[in-house]
Parts: sequence; C-alpha cells; structure tokens
Amino acid sequence: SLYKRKKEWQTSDFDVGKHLGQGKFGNVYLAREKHARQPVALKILIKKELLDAKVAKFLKREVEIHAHLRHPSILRMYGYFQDDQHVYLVLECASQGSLYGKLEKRGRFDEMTTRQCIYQMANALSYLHTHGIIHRDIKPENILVDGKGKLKLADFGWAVHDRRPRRTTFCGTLDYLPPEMIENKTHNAKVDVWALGVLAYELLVGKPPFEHSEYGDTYHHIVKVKFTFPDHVSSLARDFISLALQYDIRKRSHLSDLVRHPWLQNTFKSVS
Ligand SMILES: Nc1ncnc(NCCc2cnc(NC(=O)Nc3cccc(C(F)(F)F)c3)s2)c1Br
Repeated sequence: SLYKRKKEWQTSDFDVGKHLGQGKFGNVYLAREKHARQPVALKILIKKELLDAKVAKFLKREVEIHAHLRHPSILRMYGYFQDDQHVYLVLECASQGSLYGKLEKRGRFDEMTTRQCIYQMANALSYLHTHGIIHRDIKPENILVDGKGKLKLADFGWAVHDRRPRRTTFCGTLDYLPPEMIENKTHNAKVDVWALGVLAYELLVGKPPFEHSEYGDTYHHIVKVKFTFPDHVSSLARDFISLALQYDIRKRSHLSDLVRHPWLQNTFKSVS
C-alpha cells in the first residue's frame, strides 16, 4: 500500500485523471498510484513560481509538518517528490471537494450540520495543538469533505511548529484573522480558536462575522469584536462562538474547553 513503499515516487507511478481544483501555486488532480491502486490527490506545484514567490522554505516546512500528521479529521499527506520543473504533493483524496463549495451551494448550514463540522475541526485542532502545531489558516477553502461526508483539514502552507510567540506578516483576506495578528502583536495557538469561532459563525450564517466591503471596516470590526447574530442562531451556538471570539487571549477559551462545550455534545460525525 501507500505506506510500505520503498523508493521515491515519480510521475510514472501515477495515472493522472480529472482536474480537482486550482490552488494558489498549482493544480490538483485526481490520480491513481499504480502499485497500491489507490486514488490520491496529486498537487502539482511549479518550482519557478515557488521560487519567485520565495515560499520554497514554507513548502519544505509544510511537508515536514504535514507528512507526519495522523488524524481522522486531517487530510493525509502520503509524501512528495519532485522533478526539474515541479514539486508533487501526494495527498489523500477528498472526493466531495471543499467545505467552501458546499457552503456556497447551500448558502448556510443548519445547526446539526454545523455542530458536526465544528466538532471534527475542534478535534483536529486539538490534535495539532497537542503536537505544538498552529494551523493559522482555518477557513472553508482549507477544509475538504471525503466520500463519507467526513471533514479533512488541509493545506498546512501557513502552519508552524510554534512553541514561542513569533511575529509574522499576513497578506490576503482579514476575515479569519484575530485582533492580535492584525495588530501585529505576538500570537499563539489561540489564533486557531478565534478562527474556529469565525468558522462556526460563517457556516451558520453564510458569511463571516466581520465581513465588510472595505478592508478598513473589517479591520475595525475585528479589533472591536463587533458582530451580531441573526435571530435563527441558537443561544448555545451564540455562547460557543462568543467564547471563541474573545479579544483578550487570556479570556479566549482553550480548545480543550470548547470541545466539551454543550453545543458540541453528541454530534453524529458526518456532513450529508
Ligand atoms: N478533492 C481534493 N482532495 C484532496 N486535496 C485537494 N486539494 C489539495 C488540498 C491541499 C492539501 N495540502 C495542500 N498543501 C499546499 O497546497 N501547500 C502549499 C502549496 C504551495 C505553497 C505552499 C507554501 F509554500 F506557501 F507553504 C504550500 S493543498 C482536493 Br481539491
């Protein structure tokens, strides 16, 4: 099987099939590894683009982190290989695509579906934090759905082994960033707790809590933690989300407390 392979993979070990998705630095294809006859997702990255964008070291760190992770709610990275133009990531295939795609189609999820999603992601994050890893990029685009409707956290492009607070700069959407990151203060694993609160809100409501057309307005609403719930959101869901969206990281719940929150109790773990 994929686990017991001896030598390095090469492209001839795979039959490449349909295009699954377009990522920031390359495309993802459905592929079959010829010997194990197992479907995988093959992410093909263009070396020149990685070098031009100066992200090669991030990718190296991601592979080192991701390849060693084993958890039912984390997308497996079986390995990687390269040739002169490309880097290939050999990934578990999530046949139902991304949670982003499902959310876009449905508009928003009901509470039961949302609770199942958040329960699985809270456990995946708890596993990461126990291993000293912060994901730092939790959002529906980075959460995939397998054939049985189980969620798989993916894309550890921004993940870090972080045992000490560090400074970093971000580009891209602010929606999921906590105050301490956009105010460029030190940050820690609690950034993922904040993002889990944003995720729970977005799945229930259909858009993230601080979304505004102007960057400046989003910034202002995040640092003031200014958001409102539509009437249909239950009081238990509001309580859960409010515990995660705390400005002060000392007041922001630990994941270990959130996984025990009444809102997440006895969820039956799959997304229809
Ligand atoms: N149906 C599907 N089933 C399985 N997978 C699918 N898509 C791939 C999901 C990913 C998992 N892991 C990833 N990792 C990276 O992309 N890493 C990456 C890439 C470039 C630069 C960098 C960095 F250098 F910036 F960090 C880091 S993409 C799909 Br659609």
